[in-house]
Amino acid sequence: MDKRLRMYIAATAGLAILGGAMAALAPLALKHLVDGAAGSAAVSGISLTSVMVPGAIYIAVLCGNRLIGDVRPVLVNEVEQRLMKALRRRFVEHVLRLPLASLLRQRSGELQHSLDLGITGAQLLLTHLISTCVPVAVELTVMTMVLVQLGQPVLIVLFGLTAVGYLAVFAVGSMRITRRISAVTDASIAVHGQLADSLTNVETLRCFGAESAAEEALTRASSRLLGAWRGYHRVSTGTALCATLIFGVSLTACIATAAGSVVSGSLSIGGLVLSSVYLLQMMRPLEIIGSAARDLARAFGFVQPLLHVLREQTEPGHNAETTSTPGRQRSAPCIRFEGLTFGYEPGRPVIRELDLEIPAGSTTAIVGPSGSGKSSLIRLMLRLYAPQSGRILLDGCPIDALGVADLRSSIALVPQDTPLLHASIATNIALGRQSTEHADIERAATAAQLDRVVESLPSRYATVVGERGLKLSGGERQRLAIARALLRQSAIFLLDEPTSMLDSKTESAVLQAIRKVAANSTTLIVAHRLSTVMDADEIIVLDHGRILERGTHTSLLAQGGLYCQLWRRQMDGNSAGQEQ
Ligand SMILES: Nc1ncnc2c1ncn2[C@@H]1O[C@H](COP(=O)(O)OP(=O)(O)OP(=O)(O)O)[C@@H](O)[C@H]1O
Repeated sequence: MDKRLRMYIAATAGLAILGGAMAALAPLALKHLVDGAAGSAAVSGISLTSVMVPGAIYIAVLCGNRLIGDVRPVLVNEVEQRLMKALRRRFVEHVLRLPLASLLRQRSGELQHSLDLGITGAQLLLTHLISTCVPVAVELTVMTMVLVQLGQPVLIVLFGLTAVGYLAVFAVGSMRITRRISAVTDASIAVHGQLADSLTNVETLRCFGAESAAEEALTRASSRLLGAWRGYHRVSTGTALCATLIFGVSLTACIATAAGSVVSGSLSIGGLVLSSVYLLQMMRPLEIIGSAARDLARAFGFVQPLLHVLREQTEPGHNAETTSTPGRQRSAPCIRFEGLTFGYEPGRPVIRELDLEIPAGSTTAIVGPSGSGKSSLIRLMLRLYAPQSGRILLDGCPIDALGVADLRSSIALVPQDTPLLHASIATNIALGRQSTEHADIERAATAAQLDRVVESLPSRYATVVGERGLKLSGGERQRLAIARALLRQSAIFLLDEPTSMLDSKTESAVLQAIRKVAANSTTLIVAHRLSTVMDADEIIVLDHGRILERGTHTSLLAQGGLYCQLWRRQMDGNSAGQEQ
């Protein structure tokens, strides 16, 4: 928590305490005013001093309290906004470091709504704690002290009973509300998840005529939310009705007791006024505490999904152990996979006891049928997932011993899918590099054959590519991803079908550029189009997570195995395409 925030919190709490004390002291000043006026009038006409002093104090206390009421929201808002800013940052920091497996369990709309609800909840908590609970607690304490001084034990007992009755009703109500509100938050998160899912897939839904299915799913989720809110309001109104009942009974009992005391002479008229005002004034903070209890219960429910996300373990390698990292890998390392076994789900291995060594500075291609585990190997290299057994070593050092940030900064990746940030082309190319000259960005774009596309756009490198880069074609997005990787000039290149969306002319130009930049790096390239990888130093044929064949293009063709079959099929396909 920064120093200024602590200062604002202290100032806000100070004002809250002062406001509470003033609210409680105002009726006491009124009592002295009334008693002063009544006493003076009875003796020899109204004395100015006995009326003016308590009158002036009464007015000053009331005005002071109003003034505090005017200033306090400004401070509360400042505290709120600063805390929300810190909360948003903490959330994003945390979510960006969560393991992919836990992120994939929920829709992004759900995650985002957890933050929204959490912020609303935190705001409610803060507002009530600072603006309600503190001043009201002070007010009630001061009022109790004054009542004790007034020497009216029956009234004190009655006030006490009223307070206990109120608090009991609100305590039970809050517990029931907490349960209802968790149903509301679950339903609300589901609505937002469904909504975000539909909005991000507008094109698919439209193309498949599935708009009504999405609408119905949203309507179902919204109906559940409506039902959950109804449940909440039923409990909330029930609590409020019980409180009103207690209010009526207490008011009657108090006024009757105070009136009886005046008749018997044990209480002055001022005392009667004071106890009536106090009674009403005591009900008000109790009412406030009641509605605060309802809101606090709601707020606790709202912050639960956010706390749940924040409690999830981030991927290892971001925290303490990163201090011992050897730093960014500068020269091309030798990569070793040792007895690597991995599966996304228990009992369903995707990589099975894989042993592989990729010499420093060499290019190794991974080919094989769809689903054989090629991209999973790349994800393991990036530590997006952890293997169940075995390990990956860079120059003999297990990647688990490296800080995640250092490991990833040593890698230039071209992923299979290239969703881009809703930002400019230049920003997307320079992603992850703090200070990049514009000339370097242009050079990388030219090498990736993206320059002509960029030149044709009205805002050139400043063109915003739309959400997930959808304003660019698939091939353009892929070239942008290649430009980004080329700009990184890392010790390791991981290329997952980097040219699958390019025509053969652009593909060969791009591959040439990659070869040039990656000449001194260790490269792992995954490809379906075998012509892309025929020049690799070694080709690994993966099948069901195991190495089936390995060798150079020529030796694999000579073996006449799966690689040879795949190659023939592709060649036949190419010549059939050309004949057509
Ligand atoms: N996040 C995930 N959760 C569960 N299973 C997954 C996940 N990602 C991939 N898989 C499964 O793991 C297996 C291997 O996937 P992988 O992406 O490594 O295959 P691949 O060889 O790269 O396939 P392709 O050539 O089609 O890209 C597949 O059966 C796939 O369904």
